Amino acid sequence: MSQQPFSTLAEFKALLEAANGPDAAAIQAAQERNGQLTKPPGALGRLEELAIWVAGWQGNGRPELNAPQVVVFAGNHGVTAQGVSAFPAEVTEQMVLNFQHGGAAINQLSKAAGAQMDVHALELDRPTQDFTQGPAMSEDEVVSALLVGWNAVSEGADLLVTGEMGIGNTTSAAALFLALYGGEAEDWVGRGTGVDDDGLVLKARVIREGLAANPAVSGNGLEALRCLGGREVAAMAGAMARARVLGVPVILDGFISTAAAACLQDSVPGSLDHTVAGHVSAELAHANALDRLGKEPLLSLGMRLGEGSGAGVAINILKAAIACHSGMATFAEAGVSDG
Ligand SMILES: O=C(O)c1ccc[n+]([C@@H]2O[C@H](COP(=O)([O-])O)[C@@H](O)[C@H]2O)c1
Ligand SMILES: Cc1cc2nc[nH]c2cc1C
Repeated sequence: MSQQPFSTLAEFKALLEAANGPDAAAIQAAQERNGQLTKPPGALGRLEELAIWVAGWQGNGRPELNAPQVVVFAGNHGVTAQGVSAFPAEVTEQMVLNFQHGGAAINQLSKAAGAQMDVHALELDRPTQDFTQGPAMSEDEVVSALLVGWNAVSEGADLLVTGEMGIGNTTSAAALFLALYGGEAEDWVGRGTGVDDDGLVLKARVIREGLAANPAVSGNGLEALRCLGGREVAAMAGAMARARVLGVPVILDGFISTAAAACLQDSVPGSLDHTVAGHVSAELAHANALDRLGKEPLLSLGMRLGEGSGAGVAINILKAAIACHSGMATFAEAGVSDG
């Protein structure tokens, strides 16, 4: 028997469909505890709701956050041949070396948040196909990338951040949003690493051509992921799905991370219930994409780096929420009169 948990997109989808929801008893216990803590009701605002949400996914009414994991996936994109990025494709591999040597922003942010950080480079010497000419990946290729993500999640992790590095991937993400949510190509393109106004016009044309060359993608999340995504985008989706099956909460990062998530939600509604949006990126269409997913970002810092960086900062917010929820005294314990 094969050791692989899935070998087709249909099998992957079935695993996601079979995943359990949060633990109702843990949510109730956390709500009750929250009501007894030494503060006026609701005074910790969204931190209260975040701690209760983590309690549900961890199945623990007094949740802990001791082992956050950041996983960064890297992939190369055939569509860079169209001139859609301000940087050359070799930067993907160069940045992987930088991640491995500890020199990137996400290394510092992971360290600051006390998170384990892992990097997975996916066949950088074999970019995906240019999606203006046909599907970016075969089914075997997208399944291999989903498996890299699935297997990257540590069994001991109690929180997951999925990040990415891939020159050209804001064009891939914009194409995915156009396929899933429609509208005009111009609604979904942004400056990425810094293209000028002509670059924006080019990116819109390229994603229109991508949809024309891949007519089966509209409203089909996993087929869109195969035809318009990249290996790192699929790996993020695989890791998010694995976290869902393990009951590990996930912080979404920026534009590309959200595109990976949107493919899962489109394929299996409810499959992002274990995720929270870490931040809203300065990439123009990210706010709109989060709106579509009904996700209110925790932070808005003007960041547009990727790598998992916005979500990496947001780990500290979840830590704060859980420190209060699980560490505070109750009114009875502290001898404080309640209202
Ligand atoms: O996460 C974001 O919102 C984000 C916004 C703009 C750019 N990026 C990063 O920039 C790279 C893609 O930009 P581009 O211009 O090559 O498509 C890729 O490595 C992403 O991590 C990331
Ligand atoms: C230098 C550089 C670092 C990055 N990190 C994520 N995307 C990136 C794109 C560039 C160009």
